[in-house]
Amino acid sequence: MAQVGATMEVGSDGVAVITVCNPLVNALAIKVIKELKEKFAEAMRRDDVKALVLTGKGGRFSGGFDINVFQSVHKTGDISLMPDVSIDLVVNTMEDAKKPVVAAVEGLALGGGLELAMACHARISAPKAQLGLPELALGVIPGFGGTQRLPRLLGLPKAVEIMLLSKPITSEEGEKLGLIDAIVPSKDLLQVSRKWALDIAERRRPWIRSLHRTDKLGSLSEAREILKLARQQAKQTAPNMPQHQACLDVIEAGIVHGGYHGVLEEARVFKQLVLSDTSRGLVHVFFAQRATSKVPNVTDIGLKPRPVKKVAVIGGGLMGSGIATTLILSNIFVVLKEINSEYLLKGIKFVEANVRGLVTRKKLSHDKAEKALSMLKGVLDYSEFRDVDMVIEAVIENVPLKQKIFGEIEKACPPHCILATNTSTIDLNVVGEKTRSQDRIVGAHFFSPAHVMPLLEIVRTEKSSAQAILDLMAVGKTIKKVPVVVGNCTGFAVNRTFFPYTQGAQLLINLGVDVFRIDRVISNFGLPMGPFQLQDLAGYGVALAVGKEFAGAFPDRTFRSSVVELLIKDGRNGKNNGRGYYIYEKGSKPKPDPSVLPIIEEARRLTNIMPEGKPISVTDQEIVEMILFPVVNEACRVLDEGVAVRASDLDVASVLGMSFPSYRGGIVFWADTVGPSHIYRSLKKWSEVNGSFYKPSRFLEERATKGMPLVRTLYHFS
Ligand SMILES: C[C@H](O)CC(=O)SCCNC(=O)CCNC(=O)[C@H](O)C(C)(C)COP(=O)(O)OP(=O)(O)OC[C@H]1O[C@@H](n2cnc3c(N)ncnc32)[C@H](O)[C@@H]1OP(=O)(O)O
Repeated sequence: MAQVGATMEVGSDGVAVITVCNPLVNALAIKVIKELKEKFAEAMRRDDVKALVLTGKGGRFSGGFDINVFQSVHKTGDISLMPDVSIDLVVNTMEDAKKPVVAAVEGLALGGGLELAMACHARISAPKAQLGLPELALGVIPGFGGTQRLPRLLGLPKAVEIMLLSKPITSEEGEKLGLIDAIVPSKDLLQVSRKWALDIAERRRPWIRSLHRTDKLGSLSEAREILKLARQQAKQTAPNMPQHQACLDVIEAGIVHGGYHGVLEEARVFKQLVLSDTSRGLVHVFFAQRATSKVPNVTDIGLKPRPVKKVAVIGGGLMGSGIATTLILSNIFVVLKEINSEYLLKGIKFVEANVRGLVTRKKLSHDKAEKALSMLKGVLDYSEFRDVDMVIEAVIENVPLKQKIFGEIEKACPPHCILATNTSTIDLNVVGEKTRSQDRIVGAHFFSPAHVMPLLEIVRTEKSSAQAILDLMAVGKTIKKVPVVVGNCTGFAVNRTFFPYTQGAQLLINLGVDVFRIDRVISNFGLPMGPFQLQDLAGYGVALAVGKEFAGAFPDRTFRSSVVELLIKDGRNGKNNGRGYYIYEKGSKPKPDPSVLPIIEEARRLTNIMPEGKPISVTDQEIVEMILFPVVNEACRVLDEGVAVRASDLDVASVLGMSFPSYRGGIVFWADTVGPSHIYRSLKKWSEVNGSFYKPSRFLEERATKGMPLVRTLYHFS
């Protein structure tokens, strides 16, 4: 185990090189910070030290303050666990030191890491280092002076953008903007930095304290205008989170009253935000996401992923073409198979449109787009399948069709080839029933649009081999998805957990609640759109097919409503044909369609569940609860049956697959915030009036009655 802390070496040139050591990313743990203070104090005392260089071990400067400390604060509520860094170490010991300090940056300098670098008197970087202040993504603001020094080093507009979007820049951009003084090859980094530090000590280069600079701040009125605009944007993009507005307020305080005042104000606000629910939720998601890469009996048994270079995708519809897009963008050769040339051409056009769309949105260069498209080949038969490493079937949700395809690919592909299905609902044992390849049949469930949504739900059956799962996890990482491994059942973890989401919303409209109010309330809660707009987007064909699977698997808790059939009868197919609950016109936002209301009235007449024929009266909070508590209830069943490895996997899956607000920590974490016993009592009350759709699960009842949380449970596949 490598040593965690800080080391110092003094060279014969009189330069002390202080190195942060904490694998894997040199996080600034409490011990590291303590040792940094000691080393700096020693270097300042020693007569043989003329100048200092600060760097990180193993090619990475620092990934920032140790996020584990936030978690300890969240668990204990003890804010005194946060060390005093921004004044004691950063201002007094480093920036105001009597000897110059140069940061030698490599790999990454994020959060507190970049903040230490900005307190140095110059920054030299290796090429392609990532520089950023991503603290807002953890529900806090930069806390080691970053809100003050970044605007002073590279101007307000860019600094605000970097902080508000939590998006890093490269060292090359940093050099252009003035954050980095020079870029040098990695091998020369230390040598150039030492020389630079001595040059400052001997006054051959300027000795610059970032906090004292004002030249890039512009006038007060200009600054206020930029901050006003940023506040308006943050209101739109981060409506339920406090840290964005707080960050802008702290920046302004420093501009109005001076950098040192800004640092003090930053420290005060930072401490408040660490304790916020938003920070608790986001920090939970950070660690939960990293935990997904540890899968019992897969990643801990000494297996190595096999290379996957060529993949066949069957079906060029919306999902198949999205999957093909995401693979070719990561340099994986794809054969896209369709049943006739008309469909094949359509599929290829979809892929081209996906790739060119990224170029238009400036997310991909023209050259990279052409390179990606050259990795795609359309086919109409299985001859190209003889040397593929993986097949991903993405045809319509039709059991006999999938069974036929798996029978065929079992024969057409080499024995090592992984046979994956993108089904969102159908039991994998049913899909592979007619084959003898159960050990290599897995689920690769992408979320639409597959080239955009970050989640890859990997489904394993009792027979899937650990090697096949590991290979698919590796492919998931290569294509920049977050793979979450789950067990096999109807709907798997994500769609199964969320099937009561649409159903709960349908039940509410049948009880007389306004459809557009439901969507508004759910959007205000933090989902990007409400359940009805989501249904418009997914299309009603999917809703019916998936609804049928769930009704078959879980008849006791399926709410049957004829709304979707009535919408189809009325010629509506959601966004696909521009008419659903909303009207869709090119270039404008979806508009609620009042002409859908008589259709809903008709459905209400048919279900006839309004008490005494009158609409129920509910608050906005009750709407949220009546839709999301059944989701929590199903999540409990998923956990109880061991479909998810750990509760926090469901949190990650809900955030990345269903866009559940990350600042609420994911569905299970949120449920624990609300309280399992409140959820249990509410479901019990509603089930007495409205039937078994709301019936609390055994797991929830047990947790609620024992006063236990739902999260923090590690499960193993049976
Ligand atoms: C006061 C200050 O202003 C406050 C702060 O500095 S808050 C921290 C700001 N920094 C960040 O938000 C960066 C967070 N980290 C990341 O984004 C990514 O880990 C990274 C880009 C640095 C590296 O990504 P990648 O190479 O894919 O590795 P990744 O798997 O994410 O991380 C490797 C390990 O380091 C850990 N780690 C990464 N950053 C960490 C941090 N700042 N603190 C503690 N642990 C950290 C991860 O949890 C993971 O641990 P594990 O192996 O036990 O699961």
